[in-house]
Amino acid sequence: MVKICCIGAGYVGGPTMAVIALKCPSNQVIVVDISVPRITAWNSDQLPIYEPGLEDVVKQCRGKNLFFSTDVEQHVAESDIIFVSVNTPTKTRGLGAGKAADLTYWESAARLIADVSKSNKIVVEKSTVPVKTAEAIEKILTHNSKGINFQILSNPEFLAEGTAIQDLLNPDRVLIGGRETPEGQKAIKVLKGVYAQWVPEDRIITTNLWSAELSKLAANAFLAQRISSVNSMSALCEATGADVTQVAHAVGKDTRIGPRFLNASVGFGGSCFQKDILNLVYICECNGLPEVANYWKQVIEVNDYQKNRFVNRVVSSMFNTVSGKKIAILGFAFKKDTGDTRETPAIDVCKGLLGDNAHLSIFDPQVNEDQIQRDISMKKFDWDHPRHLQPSSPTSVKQVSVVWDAYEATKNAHAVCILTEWDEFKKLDYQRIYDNMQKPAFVFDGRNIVDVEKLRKIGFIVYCIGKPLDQWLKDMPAVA
Ligand SMILES: NC(=O)C1=CN([C@@H]2O[C@H](COP(=O)(O)OP(=O)(O)OC[C@H]3O[C@@H](n4cnc5c(N)ncnc54)[C@H](O)[C@@H]3O)[C@@H](O)[C@H]2O)C=CC1
Ligand SMILES: O=C(O)[C@H]1O[C@H](OP(=O)(O)OP(=O)(O)OC[C@H]2O[C@@H](n3ccc(=O)[nH]c3=O)[C@H](O)[C@@H]2O)[C@H](O)[C@@H](O)[C@@H]1O
Repeated sequence: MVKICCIGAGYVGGPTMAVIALKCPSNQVIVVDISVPRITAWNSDQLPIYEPGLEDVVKQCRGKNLFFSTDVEQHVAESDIIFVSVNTPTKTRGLGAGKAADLTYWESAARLIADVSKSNKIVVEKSTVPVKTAEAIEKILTHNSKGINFQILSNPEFLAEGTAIQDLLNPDRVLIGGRETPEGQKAIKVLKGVYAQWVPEDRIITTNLWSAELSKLAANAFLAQRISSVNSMSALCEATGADVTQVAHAVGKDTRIGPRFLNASVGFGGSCFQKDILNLVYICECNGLPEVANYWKQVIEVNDYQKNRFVNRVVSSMFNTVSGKKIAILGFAFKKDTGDTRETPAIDVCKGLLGDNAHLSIFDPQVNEDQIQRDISMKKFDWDHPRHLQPSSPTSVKQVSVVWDAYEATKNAHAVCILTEWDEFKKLDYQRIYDNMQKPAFVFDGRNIVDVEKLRKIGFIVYCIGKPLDQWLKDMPAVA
């Protein structure tokens, strides 16, 4: 029996190990973390993350071949394969601050593995890391190795939040990179054997270490680039009367381009796109490739532009001021079906509106008040550090109230901003919302989910990303 341990019980470590446990009943899988509250939650009925289907999988395996523990040292020492799925946020200070990946958590995990190991181990990079990280990790491990053989593999994760379980059960591909030595190839074979229990062999790709590490950064950069591309078109659509949904549909019909991941939005969020592209930019700069660095930097800049453009549109439409006005924010998570708020565009939009002195009433079905207040009052890049390592008790923002119902949020509001595409926002009684709002009543749909014609008939002034503007908005152009 191969004993598997995963360091880091987060959005990746938890669901990934739960699915491995489900599909490999003869393997013992232990997920360890330094965060006591996180492990306590994994062992309770209230899992620490919201992810459709996750609870079922955990309930099927927990206590049988899936365990969650804070005893990092013991389980690392006893395991054959150690996945490292700790967070790799953007550095907030020192060399490369604001761009480079912070490998503090990774390094401390590697040092711990080196310190406690008494038998040979396969160490798997599950976290997203800069290219060549495996080389640095090898140095840390072998420095203290006492004759123990460590094989490092890169096995980046491609799941998306909100669909993690489906993505894990039926992945487009599993990527495993290793050393091109006989020992490296043997380690690849062992890990391949784990995935082969449910993933068809032709979807398990093996490469050298550096290709695997770089492919992860490249995949996220390509995905984010699609969103910035369609979002840049959305601005041009608004200026010309074209409709971005029609343009994306027509463009995506070309099989070389494809229809998926072309939804214009208020901007992409999430813990990875921005940080991984910044990391890629930094790696390019360090390798003397400024043109390549600038090319990818534009993907982030267009994303920032899109968020600013949305705020400007709100303010300019409402007579150039939102000071003292109540604005309802529907949705705070970075996408639907998750409670994760890391790098959500809602943070920048809310901060932009607060900068113009608005009063915000926020509702998200999966995000609580404490989280929203922390997000709005924290500095950029602090968001992606584990909760227990974030700055303690940031002061709450008085002009922000968090409510547990969309109707409450919109009562007496001057405007509604939809920032997450939760399905329930499509089904709201907009007539009831309109009746209880100040007039003129505005809807700014940052996710293009409302039935625009229906809302206009009710009496709303409606703005959607990249759609033909109604007369009111044409008369009040937004200044970029
Ligand atoms: N969130 C996502 O959808 C995806 C994330 N990734 C990558 O996976 C990695 C992990 O991401 P998340 O799971 O979202 O992060 P997370 O922040 O949810 O989880 C990381 C966990 O590692 C723990 N940790 C940190 N240092 C530790 C140590 N020395 N020993 C034990 N535990 C430690 C933290 O307490 C935390 O619970 C990152 O590199 C990320 O880029 C990759 C694909 C998808
Ligand atoms: O490395 C990672 O962390 C992961 O990053 C993304 O997954 P995730 O961030 O969870 O979610 P996505 O579905 O990619 O959405 C990211 C952001 O883009 C936005 N988006 C997505 C698609 C789209 O067409 N338009 C759009 O604005 C979403 O609303 C969200 O804010 C990738 O999709 C995963 O493959 C990758 O493993």
